[in-house]
Amino acid sequence: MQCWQAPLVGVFGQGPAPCRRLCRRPGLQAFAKLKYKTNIAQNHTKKSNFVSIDYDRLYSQPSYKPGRQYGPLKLVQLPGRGRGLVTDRSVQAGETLLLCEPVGGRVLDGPAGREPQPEELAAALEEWQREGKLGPADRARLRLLYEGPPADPSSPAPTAACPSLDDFRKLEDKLRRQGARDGGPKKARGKGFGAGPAGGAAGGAETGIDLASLSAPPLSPSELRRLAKYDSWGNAWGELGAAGLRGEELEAVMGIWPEFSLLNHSCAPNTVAFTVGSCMLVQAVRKLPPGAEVTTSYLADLALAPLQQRRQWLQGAYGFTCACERCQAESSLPPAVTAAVSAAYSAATAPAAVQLAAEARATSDRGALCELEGQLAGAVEALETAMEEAGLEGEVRQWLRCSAYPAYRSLAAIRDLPPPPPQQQQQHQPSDSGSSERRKARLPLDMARAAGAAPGAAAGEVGGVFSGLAGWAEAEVAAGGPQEAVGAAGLDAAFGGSSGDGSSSSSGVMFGGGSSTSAVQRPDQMPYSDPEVPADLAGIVEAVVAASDMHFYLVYEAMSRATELYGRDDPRVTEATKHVIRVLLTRYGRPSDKLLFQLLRSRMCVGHYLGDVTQLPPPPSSSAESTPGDGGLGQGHGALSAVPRDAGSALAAPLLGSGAAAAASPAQLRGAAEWAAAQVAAVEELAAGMRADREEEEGAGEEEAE
Ligand SMILES: C[S@@+](CC[C@H](N)C(=O)[O-])C[C@H]1O[C@@H](n2cnc3c(N)ncnc32)[C@H](O)[C@@H]1O
Repeated sequence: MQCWQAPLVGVFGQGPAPCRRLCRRPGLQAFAKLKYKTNIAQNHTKKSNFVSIDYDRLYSQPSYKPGRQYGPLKLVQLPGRGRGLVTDRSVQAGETLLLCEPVGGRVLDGPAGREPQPEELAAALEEWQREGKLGPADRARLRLLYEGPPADPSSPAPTAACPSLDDFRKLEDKLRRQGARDGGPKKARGKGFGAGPAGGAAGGAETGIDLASLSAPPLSPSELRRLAKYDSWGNAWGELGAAGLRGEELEAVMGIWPEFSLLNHSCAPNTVAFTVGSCMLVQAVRKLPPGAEVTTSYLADLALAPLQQRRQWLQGAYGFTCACERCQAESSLPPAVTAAVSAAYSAATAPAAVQLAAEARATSDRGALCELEGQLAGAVEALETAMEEAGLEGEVRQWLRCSAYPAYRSLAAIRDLPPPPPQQQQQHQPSDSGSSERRKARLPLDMARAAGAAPGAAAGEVGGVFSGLAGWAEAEVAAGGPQEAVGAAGLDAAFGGSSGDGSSSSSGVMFGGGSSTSAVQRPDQMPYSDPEVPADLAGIVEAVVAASDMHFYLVYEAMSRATELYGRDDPRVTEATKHVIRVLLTRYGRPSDKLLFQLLRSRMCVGHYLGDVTQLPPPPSSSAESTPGDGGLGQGHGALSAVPRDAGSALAAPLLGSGAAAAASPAQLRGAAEWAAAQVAAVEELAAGMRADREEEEGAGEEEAE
């Protein structure tokens, strides 16, 4: 399986992939009142009929081991897809569906940014088995997993029977009991405890599983290879928020989490999965009715690619033709729409476009990209028109935009670069469009505003956060150098540290006046950047990679830009802030507010640009360190600094992504975080209310189930 994380993740095994909503919106007054009703410290332990997790400890203490936890799920046979997990009551967005442990209690780790390969995992599994680190229950669990199509296609697929999800949780006990009944000592007997007489009658009768045959013999190298190919999951980065809080380095991980391996694929999945230490959490990203199949995406970057590319890859890697809702919708489109999706995708990912962008990004030369910009704008416009003419709406439109996402994203990235000098603009005018019209071709939704309508910008220009901060960074240098001015200590202060008002004393630049009602003041020379650009991109990716790192960084950037542009008390900033909180609560479940903010801070240490993740360099001086274990920025920086700064996402690579981020100086990246820091007070207030609201909804869901 492949999973998405930021920048993009690995996988259920297949090597690098070519790789909603919590709602009910009370007014602000209600949020403020609710804050007192929901003192978080009391609420961070989720105890329901299903899971009992202390989220605060999970995200901050490596010693905390909550064990296997299953939400309201059952394992069933599904037509054409083998087994799968379905809900047995309604589920809210942000509910934990699974908390799994990897087989052998261990994962294969590696340098962050480099995805381990399934063959490496297979070799590691062999070694663990040789060294006795895969116990009988581990082997039994592995034997319950899908092992790929049969060598002889006429024989049925060798999917082991598994009558209940609980068999995964209780295997240790069952094996131990069976061992006892068979008269052997409770500890390892012969081939391992649990290895009863052939047929394992007692265990078999009780569980439906032939325990002896499942657990006794070691798995062969070819079995381990198949399991690593079909059932593993990997992530090139680890958890960008929790790693710092837990005092862990960011590392690539790969392993097999048996219960998670029971999830089937969808190109528009309803969960997000990520690892914290070696545990894997699976969170619902939208409301699910009882009986809904719980799905994950096996695609990484290709989640944002057209139907044909997705199907081809899934067929090659896993041997099935995806027929999820998104695929079905995309396979029955009018030909004009299919052609427009494919043209937009190709315009952004064609080798010539990629090369051009690579050359231009070295110099932030937007002039060299005028023609490409025209092509992308034309392609996006054509797709929007085709969808309009075909009468497509809502979810389907968003899915199609996802399928052509590289075009939307690249266009936004180009328009965030400083505009070329007028002379160059003329030189590079797209020949076919003639046109400012074409150059200004509107992005859908409100992205159009980015193309020149935002107040204060010269027509046709969009100043990005990073390009926009350039002037400010220059001022910083003049005032004593960016390092001094925007070190992590400065950020700590911005988060309510010494100054408490978000101002950066060393730079002399005000980021949010002394009172909570004052608007953010910006240096004169700083252009604004349009918050709608990342907000609209977030709206697109939410349809297929909700609560992923990419989604988070887009909503976060929208909040950051809105704060910069409107001042923190503006209602638009409130909305953007709520969006950030929703994404965090969906991803992280139910940590206390304090922990939630620490996770937010920790994430803010990571450089990002339009959803592409890059890395900030380490803090420049010792003054930037924060107290170990406090989850502060110093620690986060320390952990993150191990990762090469240029290690952007695979998706970014095609066009501008990591290049644009790399073009931003450390001061600019930190500066962007600092703007957002002005939001923390507002975040705190809003989060409490939203959490209360959600708890009410969850409570109602559980009552309904009972
Ligand atoms: C990790 S396993 C998932 C659990 C599996 N269904 C089982 O019975 O154990 C991956 C395999 O499940 C099947 N599968 C997953 N998603 C599917 C889908 N959307 N349509 C058809 N088959 C699917 C494919 O055979 C794939 O190789």
